[in-house]
Amino acid sequence: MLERLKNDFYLAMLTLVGAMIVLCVTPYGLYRLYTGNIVVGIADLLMVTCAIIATRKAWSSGDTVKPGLFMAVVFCIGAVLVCINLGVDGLFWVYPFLVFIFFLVSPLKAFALLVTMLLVLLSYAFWRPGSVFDSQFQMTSFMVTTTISSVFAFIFAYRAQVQRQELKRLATTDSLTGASNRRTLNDQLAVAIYEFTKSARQYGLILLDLDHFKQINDNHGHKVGDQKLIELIPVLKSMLRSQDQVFRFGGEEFVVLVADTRPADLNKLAEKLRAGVEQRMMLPDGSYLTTSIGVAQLQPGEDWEAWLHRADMALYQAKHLGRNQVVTG
Ligand SMILES: Nc1nc2c(ncn2[C@@H]2O[C@H](COP(=O)(O)OP(=O)(O)OP(=O)(O)O)[C@@H](O)[C@H]2O)c(=O)[nH]1
Repeated sequence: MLERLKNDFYLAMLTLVGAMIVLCVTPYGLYRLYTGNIVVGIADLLMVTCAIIATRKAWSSGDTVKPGLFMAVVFCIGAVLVCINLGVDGLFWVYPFLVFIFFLVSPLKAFALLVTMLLVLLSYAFWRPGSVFDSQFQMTSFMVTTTISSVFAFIFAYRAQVQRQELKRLATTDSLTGASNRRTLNDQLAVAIYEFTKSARQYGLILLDLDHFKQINDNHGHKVGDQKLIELIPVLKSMLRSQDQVFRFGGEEFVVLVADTRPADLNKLAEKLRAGVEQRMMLPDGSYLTTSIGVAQLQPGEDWEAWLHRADMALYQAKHLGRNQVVTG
């Protein structure tokens, strides 16, 4: 549980907001019911119930987008109802709300919801003067301060989102080739094992190692070597389906994780990749790069380390047998 909270920022934020709502709003809701303000009491307790439902849903499904949006919309409606019924006493709740809504949905959605909520409140205040605000001056002050707070919260959330996406990209991709890195491979192999066990989805691994790459560096220079590694990714991807993933395993070694495949199809695909590299990866002297390949279909009861090891052993054999060939493990 702690591991999930540590790794999933949105789940952690949704849980924190849910817990805060339960702890802070429940006593108010009960107090309002006790003092006879039924509408506000019900609105408060409805928000608490929705917070619990959304948090539970996010935990069970792993999806934080829909529960976050649900929570944000419910809180917007609840905030309007509370402000209309309590007047100035309710307005104070808008300030924490316009900060934490940015933890529930994307910055643009949060901003759009806040603007809508403030417009609804403003329209009601014009329709029933004196019901929400004590004076025109108070209404203007409220609208100006909430607008300023919303704009700054939006800028802050937007910058944080861009930085988080960039950090994620840096942590999960290889900087030279743009392919997913080894860390992502470990995660995706674990996902594949989970899906194979749960729903019998078939997976295969294709492990490629470019042949005599040291010679290519020595003969044509490191820059050409780098260029060939970069070129390899689009060449491989052009022969794969969208659900197949390419990872840089290290140096001149790459892994293709193939989903929904049978052993015969996996071997055919590996042979297609081998031939594709040999035909399309030309070196400056007119010769072509080649690659040795080890293939392994995921077997029942196997963990990802054993699966990868089998593909590695097959690759070792392909090298041993003379390179530029496919061996199945
Ligand atoms: N240009 C370039 N070379 C790299 C990179 N990473 C690893 N290499 C080189 O890849 C070469 C791998 O050499 P070896 O492990 O001996 O393998 P090989 O020469 O390909 O021989 P076989 O695998 O046995 O066919 C080394 O010379 C590394 O310096 C990289 O990012 N860029």
